[in-house]
Amino acid sequence: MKLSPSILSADFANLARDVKMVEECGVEYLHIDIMDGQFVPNITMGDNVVKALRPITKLTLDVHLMVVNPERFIEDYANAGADILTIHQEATPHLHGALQKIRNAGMKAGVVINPATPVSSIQHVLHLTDQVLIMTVNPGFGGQTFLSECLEKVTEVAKIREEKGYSFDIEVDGGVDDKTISACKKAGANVFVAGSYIYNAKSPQERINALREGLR
Ligand SMILES: O=C(CO)[C@@H](O)[C@H](O)COP(=O)(O)O
Ligand SMILES: [Co+2]
Repeated sequence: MKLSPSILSADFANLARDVKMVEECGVEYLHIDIMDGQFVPNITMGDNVVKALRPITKLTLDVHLMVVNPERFIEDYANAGADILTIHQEATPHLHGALQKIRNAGMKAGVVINPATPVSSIQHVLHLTDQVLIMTVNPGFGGQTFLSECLEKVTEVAKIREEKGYSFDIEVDGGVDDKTISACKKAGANVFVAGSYIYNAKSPQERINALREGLR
């Protein structure tokens, strides 16, 4: 089970401090939300931030690319030091080739689907995938309400993984907190993104402990 705090809710003026803080709290991944103002109605950061964070943390950099035609940027994120690069099925007509390109660039390849997108839309690329991300909110912003109806897709993709003998991780992203995390685990997820729940708190350590408790 892996926790992946999303720096979208961190203090951007003290980003290095906020990254080191969650690392010291014992999380496994760091989730970096890249938004282009086109695929989603918000602009956040780019590969320059990944490059700046790479030397200051040993955490696995889990980059969630919410950009149109993500294949344009694969080399940039590899050069910046991303470990996992996750791209949206909805953002490219060349999903298969893009996932191959991510692996060839030396990163783990992730594929992500929005709440309205069915698991069947990624069935032909699962063999090329190291991580499947099921969005549990509509992408674009932190702090939204968890959409429990998305969990049936977690179960569906976990079943396919078992039937086909694949070994990809299953990540959930959006509205994850101490209450929703157990249902995510029960559905079959093993990587949990949490942004506002961790960072918008007086004690992120207590929130991380509460998430771990929810996973027991
Ligand atoms: O990708 C996204 C939003 O598009 C997420 O990674 C959010 O940053 C998660 O934030 P919370 O829902 O945990 O506040
Ligand atoms: Co995300």
